[in-house]
Amino acid sequence: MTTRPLRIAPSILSADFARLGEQCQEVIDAGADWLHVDVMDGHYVPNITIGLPVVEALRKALPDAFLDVHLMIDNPDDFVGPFARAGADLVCFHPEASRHPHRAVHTIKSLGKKAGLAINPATPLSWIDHLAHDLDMVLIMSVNPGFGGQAFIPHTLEKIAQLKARHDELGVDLDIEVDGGVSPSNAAQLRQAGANVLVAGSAIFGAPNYKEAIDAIRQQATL
Ligand SMILES: O=C(CO)[C@H](O)[C@H](O)COP(=O)(O)O
Ligand SMILES: [Fe+2]
Repeated sequence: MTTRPLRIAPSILSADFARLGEQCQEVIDAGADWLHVDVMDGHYVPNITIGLPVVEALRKALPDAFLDVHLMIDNPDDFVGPFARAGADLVCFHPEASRHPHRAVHTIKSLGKKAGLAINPATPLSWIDHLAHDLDMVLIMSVNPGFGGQAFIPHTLEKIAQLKARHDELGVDLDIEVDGGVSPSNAAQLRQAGANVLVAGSAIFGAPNYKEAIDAIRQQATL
């Protein structure tokens, strides 16, 4: 259980890329709190999506939107700075893909942006311990990264609860984001376990009415 504010973050990976700006505006108008931007390089994950020019374009088109940039790339150390400068509000990377996670986190913070670490289903939570005091957010992947529309992996629910307990032990109060297979059917359990930022791609962009989809997740996750 968390007292941090609930944020619904549509993953634009499931948007129509041919009209990305409009789609972002549509989910913001429908009540989205953040926009979740999935950057994939074809190396760290077996898929290629979008990069710096798209983040720059979204920043220009949507000056008030909160851009939550999820880097699924090898060698994030070389790219956290460029993505922060391109207009990300939060830059999140996978620590096992980084040579120097501490340095990368501090690069993000030195540019005035929020920093997050992303933890895959098989990655131990201990990766977080020595950086917890420097972070703003931890992302728990509830699918293996690489694609939208995958099934939620049930054991990740317990991992969220373990992460929340660890944060309490360490005396930190961070956003906990969950990403992958999130829908109205698991939103209540996720919030109960300790997540407060819910990413949803297919459950929002695949729905006929974005406002109804966002409202349904919000309603389930409101404790
Ligand atoms: O990081 C991701 C995949 O690696 C996406 O953010 C995630 O899959 C969202 O899509 P969906 O809600 O459809 O599962
Ligand atoms: Fe993501």
